[in-house]
Amino acid sequence: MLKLCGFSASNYYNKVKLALLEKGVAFEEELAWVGQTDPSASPLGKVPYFKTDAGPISESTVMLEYIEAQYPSNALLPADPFQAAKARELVRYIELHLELVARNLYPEAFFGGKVSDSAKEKVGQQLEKNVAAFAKLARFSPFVGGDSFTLADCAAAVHLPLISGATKLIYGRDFLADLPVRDYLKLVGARPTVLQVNEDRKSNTEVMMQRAKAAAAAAKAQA
Ligand SMILES: N[C@@H](CCC(=O)N[C@@H](CS)C(=O)NCC(=O)O)C(=O)O
Repeated sequence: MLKLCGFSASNYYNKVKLALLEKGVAFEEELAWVGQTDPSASPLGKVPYFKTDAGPISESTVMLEYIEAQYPSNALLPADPFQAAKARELVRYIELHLELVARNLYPEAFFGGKVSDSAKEKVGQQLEKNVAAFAKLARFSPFVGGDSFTLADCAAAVHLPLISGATKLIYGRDFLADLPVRDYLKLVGARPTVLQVNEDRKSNTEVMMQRAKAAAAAAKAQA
């Protein structure tokens, strides 16, 4: 059976898990923390990755494309090529231009680390510009790309809360506040699939934090 490898606190893992749940694809989860991944399956050591009967696949967006092609039922991309491209465009904007930029803030926002003032300034400027661009593409009517739930919603549901949270914590202001993101997250958050992903995320995040505390204590004891 298809195995989704990684851990449920990861937003990229959850994007793929949400797509699998929405499509009703049978899969197993294999726990793999960062540092404990299979290098033959994920050469960069990132999660998530798949183990399929044909071999492994890494990179979450490629994994989404794989499941759409391999399991066409309950499609998460419109049949019309233009509309499908628009959904993919949103996935790319959310990940490359929002999440990957905001990710520079996570060490301080979520993990007790420090981000330099110059990095915060640079990230802030980049995010302002990218959020304005995203706002031109996103519809929120009611789903992020229009009237149907697509792969873009799998990305939006897991990444947008982190972008809001990180900017609120670092700059004292949610950079997505001018968009109807809260109502949108309420709407998608009521889906049984999103409820499941969020429940698993919360319990796995607790385990991840306990592991980080134990590792810090062990390092201190050794010093
Ligand atoms: N481009 C990758 C990003 C995945 C990613 O950054 N995952 C994080 C966890 S949320 C990770 O594995 N970080 C460890 C690392 O980068 O070494 C994808 O889309 O799958």
